[in-house]
Amino acid sequence: MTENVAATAEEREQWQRLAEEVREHQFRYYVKDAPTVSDGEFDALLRQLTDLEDRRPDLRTPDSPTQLVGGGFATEFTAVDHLERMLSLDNVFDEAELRTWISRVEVETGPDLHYLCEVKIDGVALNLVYENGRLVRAATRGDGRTGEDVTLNARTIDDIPHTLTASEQYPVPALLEVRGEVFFRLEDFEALNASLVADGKAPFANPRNSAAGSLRQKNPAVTAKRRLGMICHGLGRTEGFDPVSQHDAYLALAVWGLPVSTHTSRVQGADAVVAKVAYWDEHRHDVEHEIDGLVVKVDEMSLHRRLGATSRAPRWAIAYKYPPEEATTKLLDIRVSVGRTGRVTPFAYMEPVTVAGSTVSLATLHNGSEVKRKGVLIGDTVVIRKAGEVIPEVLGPVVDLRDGTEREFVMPTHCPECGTELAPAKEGDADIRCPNTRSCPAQLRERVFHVAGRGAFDIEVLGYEAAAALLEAGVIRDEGDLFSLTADDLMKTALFTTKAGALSANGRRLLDNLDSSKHKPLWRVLVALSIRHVGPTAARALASEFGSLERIERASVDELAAVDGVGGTIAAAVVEWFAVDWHREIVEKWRAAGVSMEDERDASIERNLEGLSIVVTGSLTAFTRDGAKEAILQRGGKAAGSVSKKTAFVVIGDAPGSKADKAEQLGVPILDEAGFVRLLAGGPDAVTAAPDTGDESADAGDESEGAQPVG
Ligand SMILES: NC(=O)c1ccc[n+]([C@@H]2O[C@H](COP(=O)([O-])OP(=O)(O)OC[C@H]3O[C@@H](n4cnc5c(N)ncnc54)[C@H](O)[C@@H]3O)[C@@H](O)[C@H]2O)c1
Ligand SMILES: [Zn+2]
Repeated sequence: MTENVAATAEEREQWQRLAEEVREHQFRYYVKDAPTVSDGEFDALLRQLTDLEDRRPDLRTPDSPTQLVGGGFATEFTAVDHLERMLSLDNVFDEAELRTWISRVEVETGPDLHYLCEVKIDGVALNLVYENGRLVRAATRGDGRTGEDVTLNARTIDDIPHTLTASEQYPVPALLEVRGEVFFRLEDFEALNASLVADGKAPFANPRNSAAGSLRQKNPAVTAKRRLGMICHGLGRTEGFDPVSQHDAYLALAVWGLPVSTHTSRVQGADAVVAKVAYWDEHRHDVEHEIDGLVVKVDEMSLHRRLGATSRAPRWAIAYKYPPEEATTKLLDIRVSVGRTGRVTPFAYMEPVTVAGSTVSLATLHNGSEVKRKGVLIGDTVVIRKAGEVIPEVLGPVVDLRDGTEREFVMPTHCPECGTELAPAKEGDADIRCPNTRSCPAQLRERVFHVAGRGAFDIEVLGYEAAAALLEAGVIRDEGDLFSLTADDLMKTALFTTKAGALSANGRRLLDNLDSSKHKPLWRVLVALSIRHVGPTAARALASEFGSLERIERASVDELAAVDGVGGTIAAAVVEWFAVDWHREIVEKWRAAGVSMEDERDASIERNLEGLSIVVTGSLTAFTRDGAKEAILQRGGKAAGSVSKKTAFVVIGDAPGSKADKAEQLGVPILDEAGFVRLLAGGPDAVTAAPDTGDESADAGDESEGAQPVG
């Protein structure tokens, strides 16, 4: 079993094919800055090759891509030898592999060592040479021995000093060869692509390629215009500088004015390393640049020498790769959807692909000009990105895979659902809309569905499917008819009817929920009406100021706009909304069906917080988050989200965040829960005057009766 068996002719051929494919991708990636597959797909290919060689070691020749630093150089640049080789890194993909690597290291070194955990910057490697503190050369990695001279380009990067600054403790060395990563921020990448497309040039597929492509420009003036960043992460040859550890080296680099990462930590033992891997996996997007993994390095330089390197990577470092967030797939079509307020949004309809653990086949493209900015064509292979819970995004096209059959997306001129001619709501709007707001089937469906949404009446059984079924069966004409639905109506839809022809359990629940929704607070009614710009926050503000829908309807734009948290845009949208006949009909139908259109103001609640802005942070025991908010609003106060000088009080519960520190800094009065209860009951005087009277903690429960916490 363990004996080495020579590769068969077939395996040899398989190896040839794989190696060729890997080399081809490396060329496209390193030399042309235009890969045609995602890193995940490339890594999988390389893994296949490694696995094959593990099984058949006779295939593992010194010129195998598994044994070499991947890269090359373009003839446009002058080739330049590195003083010391630039290596790649070996990879691990899970905890078990990482622990195996650590044990192997410790067999060699003993347990008495430190590890540096560094974020792995997803960019392009650059080698800098400083002689007596002056930058004399910058080169790409190339094949590790020879790179491309990009000195003039590197000089245009702000992060790279032209001369080093000496200090007493760290005099500038005679020779310093230092390596790092040049990168592009995601938003800068998007702006760059937009400008490339506007100039009729091919966009980059992703941020890493845009960094490589921007660094490797024939004309340094072009590089100068790109906002490249750099972070140093390693040393080559040095003279007059002999640090004892990697982290000591970083200290010196920082003193000299070279950029180093602020995210590096020094730990001991496998468990601590594993914990760092988990931490950065979760905080991957808190870093200002893209990261594709964590690099774990032995800190002690003496151990670097002891551990040595293979032909392609040091033995004292390893890259833990996080699951790729990018994948390539085919853009089958670009279609448009019509939203609740008629907005027409193009979206990408793609061949399903797995990325960041989920299958993706749709991604929004926001609007017509966004499609143009990204430069994608229908039929393109595209790079998509899905980061955590964020909705998937199309990054850009793989231009090199075009075969001429791709076609440009044309924004439709008419609504795909009702055929009405589309138009921007106002001149100059980026979005176009279907003006058939009353009866466009798409808008109707979305509006009915929205009535049941979390921020509105929160009716779980009234989902998208149910909304469509009720409209299709004709038992509601629009959302106005919802609250007068009967059992007979529901039984006209298959969805709410049992096989035996009776009302289904869900049907009964729907009637129940609709009935109890008739007594929900006014702000939910406001949200449910689908007034543009009126979400839960604005709705709460309006409801607490005016108390009834009637008063809101009668209010002028100025009166509405004067409400804290409302403003001109929302005020105008509210007035416009009520000016439409069929909108008022909806209100009338709801009113007739018994939907409550005003908040009962409890006369026992005094409006003793009028005009005061109060921030609650951390969790309270007697109030939910919403409950505390409601209690403040009922008293005329404002429940603010962030602390400023205008904040009247900050209430601090369990596990408060940074808002507590902010309050202290600004000298804003701080209350605990008992203090909050007193504030609600007696207004600001109750907490500012004689704060220590009585046995407040024991009485807190009684006093809070007046507070009427909601929820
Ligand atoms: N899509 C494609 O067609 C294609 C082709 C070739 C390679 N690739 C991708 O390129 C990568 C392989 O390239 P590689 O050989 O440069 O290896 P690598 O990117 O996996 O790791 C080595 C490199 O990491 C960089 N690095 C970033 N942060 C670092 C830090 N803190 N410390 C040390 N080094 C750090 C260094 O530049 C170093 O050279 C893989 O992700 C692979 O998927 C993709
Ligand atoms: Zn329409």
